[in-house]
Amino acid sequence: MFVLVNLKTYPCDPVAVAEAVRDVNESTAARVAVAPQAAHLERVAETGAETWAQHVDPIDYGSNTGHTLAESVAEAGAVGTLVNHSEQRLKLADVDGAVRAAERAGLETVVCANNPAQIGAAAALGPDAVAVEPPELIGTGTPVSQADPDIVEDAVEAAQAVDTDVSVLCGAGISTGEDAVAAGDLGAEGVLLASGVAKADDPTAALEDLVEPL
Ligand SMILES: O=C(CO)COP(=O)(O)O
Repeated sequence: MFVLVNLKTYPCDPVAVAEAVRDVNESTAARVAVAPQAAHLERVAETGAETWAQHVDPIDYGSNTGHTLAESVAEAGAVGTLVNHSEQRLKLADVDGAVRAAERAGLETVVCANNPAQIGAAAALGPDAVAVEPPELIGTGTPVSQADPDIVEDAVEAAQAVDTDVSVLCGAGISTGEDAVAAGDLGAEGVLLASGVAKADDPTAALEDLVEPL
């Protein structure tokens, strides 16, 4: 199972969390990665943790002030990127452009979506994975895999109807190993989570608990 820890703009120490991600990754069969803010990518990647960007823009080299170029993210050490997170929503054409930019830079892609219908649209754009995250559960500590299992199963069905190669992650409120196991039982191949680790007093302990049954 893929466990991707999104640090958003939480006031945690990104290097300390990355070191925990790196160490826990070595002790589990799960694949554990971390997505820090763009400004922290290089320092995080230097820890040896698998590092993802939270966003790239649908642009190429050139006159794009304030944008995030996929090649720069890759050069900083990221191996993948989220696209269209619920907190960084894009128009469909820009989701497509961002996935193409990420591919151009050799980045793996996870396109986020709010519901199964959007998951179908996201899967049609050919990312490596899609992630269903109901916005109303994000940051609540109420796990999507237990509070709204139908949305996960329907997302898996919607993605597979479009492209059987696209894997499906789920996220929102995931913080324990039990939540992650429940996600796997519903057909998800991974989980996307943030506050359960980024806001934990002891991120290493939180991560160890999360991967323990995986
Ligand atoms: O948005 C999320 C991950 O990208 C989920 O956030 P929480 O794990 O804090 O609910």
